[in-house]
Amino acid sequence: MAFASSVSPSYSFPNLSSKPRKILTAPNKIHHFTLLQNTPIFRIGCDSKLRGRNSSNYNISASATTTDTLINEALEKAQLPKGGTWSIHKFGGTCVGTSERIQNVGDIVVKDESERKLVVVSAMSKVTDMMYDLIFRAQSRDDSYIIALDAVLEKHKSTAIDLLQGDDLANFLTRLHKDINDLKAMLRAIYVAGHATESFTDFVVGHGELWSAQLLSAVVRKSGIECSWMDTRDVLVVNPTSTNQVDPDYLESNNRLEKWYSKNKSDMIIATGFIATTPQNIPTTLKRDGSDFSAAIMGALLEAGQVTIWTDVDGVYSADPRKVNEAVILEKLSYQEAWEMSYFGANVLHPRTIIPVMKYDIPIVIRNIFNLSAPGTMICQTGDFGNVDDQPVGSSVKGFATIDNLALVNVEGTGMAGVPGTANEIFGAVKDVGANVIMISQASSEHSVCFAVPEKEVKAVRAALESRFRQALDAGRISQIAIIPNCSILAAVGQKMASTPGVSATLFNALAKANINIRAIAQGCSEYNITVVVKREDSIRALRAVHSRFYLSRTTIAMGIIGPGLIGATLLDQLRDQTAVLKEKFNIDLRVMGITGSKTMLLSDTGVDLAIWRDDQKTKGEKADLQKFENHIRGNHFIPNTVIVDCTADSYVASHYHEWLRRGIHVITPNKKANSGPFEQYLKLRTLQRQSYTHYFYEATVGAGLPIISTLQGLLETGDKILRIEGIFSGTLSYIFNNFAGERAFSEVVKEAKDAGYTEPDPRDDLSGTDVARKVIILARESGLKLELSDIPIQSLVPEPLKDRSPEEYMHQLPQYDQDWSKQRQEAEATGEVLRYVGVVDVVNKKGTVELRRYKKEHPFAQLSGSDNIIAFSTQRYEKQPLIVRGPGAGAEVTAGGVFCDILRLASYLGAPS
Ligand SMILES: NC(=O)C1=CN([C@@H]2O[C@H](COP(=O)(O)OP(=O)(O)OC[C@H]3O[C@@H](n4cnc5c(N)ncnc54)[C@H](OP(=O)(O)O)[C@@H]3O)[C@@H](O)[C@H]2O)C=CC1
Ligand SMILES: N[C@@H](CC=O)C(=O)O
Ligand code: NA
Repeated sequence: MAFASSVSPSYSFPNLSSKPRKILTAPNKIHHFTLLQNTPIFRIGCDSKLRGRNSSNYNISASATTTDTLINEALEKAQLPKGGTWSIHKFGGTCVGTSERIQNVGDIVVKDESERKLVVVSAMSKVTDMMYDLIFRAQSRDDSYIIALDAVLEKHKSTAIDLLQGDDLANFLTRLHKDINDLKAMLRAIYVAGHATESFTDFVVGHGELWSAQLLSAVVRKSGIECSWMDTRDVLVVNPTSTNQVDPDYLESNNRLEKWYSKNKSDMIIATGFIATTPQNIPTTLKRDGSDFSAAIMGALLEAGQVTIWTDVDGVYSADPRKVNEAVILEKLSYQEAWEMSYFGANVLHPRTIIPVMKYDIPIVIRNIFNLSAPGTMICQTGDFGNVDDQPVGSSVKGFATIDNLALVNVEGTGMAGVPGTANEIFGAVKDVGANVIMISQASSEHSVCFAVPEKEVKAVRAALESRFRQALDAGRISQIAIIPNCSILAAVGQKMASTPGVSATLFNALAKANINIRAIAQGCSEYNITVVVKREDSIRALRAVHSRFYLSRTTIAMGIIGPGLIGATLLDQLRDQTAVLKEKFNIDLRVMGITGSKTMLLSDTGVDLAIWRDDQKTKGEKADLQKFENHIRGNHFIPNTVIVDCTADSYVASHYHEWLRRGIHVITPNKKANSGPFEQYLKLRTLQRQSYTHYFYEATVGAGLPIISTLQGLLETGDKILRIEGIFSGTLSYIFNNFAGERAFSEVVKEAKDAGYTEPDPRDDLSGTDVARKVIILARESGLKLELSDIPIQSLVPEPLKDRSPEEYMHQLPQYDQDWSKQRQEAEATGEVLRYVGVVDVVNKKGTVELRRYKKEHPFAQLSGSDNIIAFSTQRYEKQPLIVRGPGAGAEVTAGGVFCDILRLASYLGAPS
């Protein structure tokens, strides 16, 4: 008989278990059908023993007289194919917002090569709001609902006129006018009653989807493809839940789908999103974002191969792209990850959308209708992710999200430990005021429970807790109910976190390095989520810090350069030439976010273009403002690590280091003012540096790019004892005395040193010996001496009358003193000696000296050339033969290079590979 052969065993029947069920047939002897409850067996046969017995077990039973009808029904039902041949698409309101967009959607679905397609559409954008507004106006007895209804009519009429012609247009308009008339009558009833029931409201608002589905199906038919449209109220049956949501009744929906399909057989179905029906056939909706849910349910009912949710973003981002510029689109997410991300407000599906498809392992793909080249994000089982063990720790976290405007409530007291029911009491009180607990944390000591609630609910929560625990508070069993306002939650989500050691360490490390304090921690037992509570003001920075740690190069550093003078500008040029290499080879990503001088500054949100910063400073520069500059470098971009590089010689700029370090900004400088300024301030700075995760590097303050500070620190840190540091610390004075050999006048050689960029901005800082004294102080303090600059006797080479002149006048009048200098030089030469300006740190006797001395021509100090510095460390280990560092100790390139080295040292402290 035809029945047996026409029913393919691959078809499944009204039952939601995932595998196709086998069909048992008994050809020629069909007397009744039995669907055994709770068994996946659809029995067709004449088993007389079953007839009339246990009828409550049978969903379908029939006598022989109705056999023909039932056979026909069964045949029709069996013809609803299920499985991977179905592709489900869902288009939201913006996707069908205009006639062009509806046409575009039509083109997309026609092009989909799947064997069978079911397309779920939302109402045209804004239409659902317009429909709710109609209800609002009508029940407020506002006559304007009639005009508003006309606008709804007009919108759909003009869209239809744009898209359709002939009979298609006429049919659509006839239905539209009829619907509008019905709505008019219904709204009139609402107007008179001054009230709309929920089902009336649902009936009215659902029209947007009815019209868009009809429009789209007519558009698809225009292209010659057979297409049915489905009013999903005929199919989707849902039950309301106590939480104002709805639960699909899959069994009944499946029955109705089979029935619907038997009358509308088609491989292309356009279905309404959002709307459904109750078991009593009362129109209802799937609530906000319900169209996604519709698509997922239809996907499950058809056991589809894929559900594609079309939207206006490229997919699911690793973090909110409005907060993290460098957020990336995630290629794949597991169902659980999507779940976690959506809870934290990421632009993912509502968790309920995932439930139906998860059951059948149906992937959901989120795609951008406005960017078809973007592959989108696929949400599927983790099994499809490849070998997780091959992937680095960094890939174990998929995304990050924050929730702001929270308060932490901390209930604390010794009387809580080991007392069953305390948590129940606490959360019972919270529930009584209707507050939503977003995170809970309790350490096993049980002395405190801490939880986060929305800030706006915390007042009520506190009052409820104080009242509930009045007695315990009075008795001291609970010591306090503390509220910490202005908090945010930061969550890291990733399924592989569960099996990857080191993820939380990396996360906490990133936060520590960005100087962000964690106030509370919680981790879901699934380990898919680590949640931390941070200060509200740190929320975005924390998000950027962790995101960049897992997604960007390990060491992306935002830099602010102060003082684009000789050294600063040279540094910027070196950075320009080297950043690409650093990024490529060492994964170090350096971005200059701002440059400021004393008058103008240049700020950028994404990074200054170092090829044209000089021009940009002129054309786009603004008035310099150090506070604004700091705020910009620290806060206005997506990079968590920040460093300010001070290339000035300014004490005022240096006075900010402490505050910058305190705020988590690393400081790098060739400026000697901070380390040679008042000892108290120096100590404060160094103490803070040692206590925090922020770094302060100043290698170029002594010997420019030569490794002086780092050598000294290395000796000290490895336990050597410094006895004496002696040397030529001034590049300028070295150059001058190396070149003042009788051919040129002293003033000429000073000018050469200045022109070569060896001198301080004011050359008298060098000639007066102050610059050398500062270096001596820096090294002395580094060696543990508590010296002030004023403790060092300095032999100045600046003639007394020129001390208070301007730098220009000084240079101008210097030739007057050339004779005196020639005399001094000749006197030295006569005894086979040369003049050298030296500095000494006498650690043993706790003093420093700075003076002009004579050295025999054979002495190493007499062998220098150019701007060479030479520094001899006499230590316990290097007692007989001092450790000597020698080389050019001034000049733009070497000094900028020294500063650059400090920047790379910072990068390596932040985790850059060596
Ligand atoms: N030259 C060398 O060989 C070495 C130099 N150094 C140190 O490097 C530093 C820079 O020297 P150099 O480049 O020669 O000096 P320059 O005079 O060439 O540059 C100084 C820069 O600092 C800026 N500046 C000054 N005051 C302020 C302020 N209050 N706020 C913002 N910017 C300010 C100036 O900007 P504007 O023009 O707008 O006023 C200028 O851009 C000095 O501390 C020096 O000791 C260290 C080792 C070696
Ligand atoms: N002016 C200084 C520059 C380095 O600190 C010098 O001459 O050494
Ligand atoms: Na140095």
